[in-house]
Amino acid sequence: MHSAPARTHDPMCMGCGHANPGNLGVRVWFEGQRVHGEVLLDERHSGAPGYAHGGAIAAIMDDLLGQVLIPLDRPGVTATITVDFRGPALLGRTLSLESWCEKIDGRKLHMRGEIRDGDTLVAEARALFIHVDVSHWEASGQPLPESWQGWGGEAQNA
Ligand SMILES: CCCCCCCC/C=C\CCCCCCCC(=O)SCCNC(=O)CCNC(=O)[C@H](O)C(C)(C)COP(=O)(O)OP(=O)(O)OC[C@H]1O[C@@H](n2cnc3c(N)ncnc32)[C@H](O)[C@@H]1OP(=O)(O)O
Repeated sequence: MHSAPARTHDPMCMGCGHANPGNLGVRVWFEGQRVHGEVLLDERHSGAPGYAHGGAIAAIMDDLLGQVLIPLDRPGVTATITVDFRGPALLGRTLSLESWCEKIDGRKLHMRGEIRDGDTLVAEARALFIHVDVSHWEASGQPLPESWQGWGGEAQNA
């Protein structure tokens, strides 16, 4: 069953932000602590005729693995991400997305994710996210999403 997230991400997110006209079109939904989603790339994301740019796939992965922070209920940032490109990422195909948290070690959140085109594995990724307090983002001076209020106040002790 799909559960509604308590938090939502930045509406201007380059990956999934509905208010960002240049977003990559990432759509996600949650099943327990797992993230599922889809994305449909087009010629704006081209790396070679008919094929997606690897950087677009890597950006989708960062967004996808970061989405796991929502069901984990821990704000965090990417410290490292490794993307293995396993198969062709064709433009004009609805690619399916899945991500999850493999291990939590204090503030270190080890995330995994996969992008598939039907049965074909297109890419897989591993990332280390670090749990931070929402005050991490205050330096920009921009207002934070309302739904982030009170999120992760216990970060430094987690
Ligand atoms: C754009 C922001 C989006 C945020 C969204 C949040 C809400 C989520 C909602 C919806 C999800 C949507 C999806 C979003 C997807 C996009 C996510 C991104 O792209 S985030 C932007 C890129 N990343 C940064 O800007 C980090 C920049 N780096 C830092 O700020 C610091 O380096 C930070 C916070 C990562 C760590 O700094 P320290 O001072 O707090 O902590 P120290 O002590 O250095 O590290 C803690 C532990 O982690 C290890 N660690 C840290 N960095 C490491 C690294 N690069 N490799 C290996 N280990 C590392 C350390 O060795 C330490 O381990 P030991 O506790 O000693 O065992």
